[in-house]
Amino acid sequence: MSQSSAVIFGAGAVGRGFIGEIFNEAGLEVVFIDVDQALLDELARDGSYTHITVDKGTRDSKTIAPVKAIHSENEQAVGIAISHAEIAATCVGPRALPAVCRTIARAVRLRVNQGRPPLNLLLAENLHDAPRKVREWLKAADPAMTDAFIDQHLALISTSIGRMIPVADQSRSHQKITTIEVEPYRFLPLDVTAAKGQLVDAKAFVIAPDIPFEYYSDRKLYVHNMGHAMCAYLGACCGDTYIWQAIGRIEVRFFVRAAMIESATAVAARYGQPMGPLLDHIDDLLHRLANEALADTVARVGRDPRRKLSPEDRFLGAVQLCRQESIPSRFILTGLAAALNYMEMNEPGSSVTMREVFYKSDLLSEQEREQVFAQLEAFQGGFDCEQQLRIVDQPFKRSWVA
Ligand SMILES: NC(=O)C1=CN([C@@H]2O[C@H](COP(=O)(O)OP(=O)(O)OC[C@H]3O[C@@H](n4cnc5c(N)ncnc54)[C@H](O)[C@@H]3O)[C@@H](O)[C@H]2O)C=CC1
Ligand SMILES: O=P(O)(O)OC[C@H]1O[C@](O)(CO)[C@@H](O)[C@@H]1O
Repeated sequence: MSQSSAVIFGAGAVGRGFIGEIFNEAGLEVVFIDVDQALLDELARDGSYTHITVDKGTRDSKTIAPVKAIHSENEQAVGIAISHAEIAATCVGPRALPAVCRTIARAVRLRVNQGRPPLNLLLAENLHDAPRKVREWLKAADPAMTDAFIDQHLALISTSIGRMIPVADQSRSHQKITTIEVEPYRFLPLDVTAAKGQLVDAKAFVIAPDIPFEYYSDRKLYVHNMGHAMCAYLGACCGDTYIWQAIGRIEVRFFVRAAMIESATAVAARYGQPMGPLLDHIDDLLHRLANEALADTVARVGRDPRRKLSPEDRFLGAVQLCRQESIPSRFILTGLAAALNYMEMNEPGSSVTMREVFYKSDLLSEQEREQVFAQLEAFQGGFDCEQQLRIVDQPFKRSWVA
């Protein structure tokens, strides 16, 4: 009997570095669908790739096999692969996802014509509300993809990808292009309530049907992503290139940890979860950020500060959640000020527009605005921890402080 298989759209960092490993461990043949011909050729030629877990002083290498590779435009081959798959996943990035939905729509129709059971499709993307968006793109791609058809034949499953897999730097270019280096963290929370039929049994899956999945997605965005970005912005202010350098500074670590705790307290309150596991998660994250072997850069983690400062993203979203749960967010606001400072460092004058946004909107209260602008001014001279702390410590009168 031939081996059961799994299909992965996107053979990039998350595809090879995380989801491919998870499916391989579950005993499945991994079929990658991608558009990068050079990558596909090498995967197809070898029928495998090298997966290296890097940590301080250790490199744990293994071969992921068997592996197949198909070009996204090879409609027939994609259809056959999807028809046979036990499970599938997307990890292509939000920009490529609408195009991938067209491919998925055609392939799923073929699967249905062959009388196969519903397909569990993991959405391994950094994309808020991914199942709803994917559903809309599927419907737009193919008139046969009605809500009823999707409900019957497809399970669109949210995941929260915590593993960090930075793009390999040029100094490692002697490696094959299929080789991937990852950090040891290996948990994949997923929204099991959306699954249909028997879900593949994989060690890395975190299945907690009693905890709303939003707990994990909020933890990712407001604790992990917020703290990560703050670390990048404070590091940039200190002239650091790498995240491990930034988090290695005691003053950066102190501020990042404090901001993560504010977010975590709000997440715990929102979902009625205990703080203990969240504090452990934070300390584990801080340890992971110090992983020098990953060579993750301040520039990668801090990229696109304007997007990161949008109302529902990691900073303002966290501030809003804190407000809703009556939790202070003074350290998160320090991260926000550091983000504005980063914008200003790279694009002088750009923080002025953001100031106007804050004045015209109710995204920040008057006191919050005062704190942020005072901190932004203080950042002009570099990251002076004591000065920043003095601003954070200003008497801060909130409605719930008696
Ligand atoms: N790299 C990381 O540390 C993390 C990434 N993520 C998220 O995971 C998702 C994937 O990110 P990465 O793997 O880092 O990106 P990546 O750029 O390394 O990989 C994306 C892959 O998708 C392929 N692709 C593009 N268009 C396609 C199409 N039409 N059909 C098939 N394949 C196509 C690309 O050729 C590429 O190989 C994104 O949503 C990202 O935000 C989430 C957490 C961690
Ligand atoms: O990909 P973005 O939104 O620019 O932010 C970088 C974030 O992405 C990740 O690489 C993956 O979630 C995080 O490690 C990091 O916080």
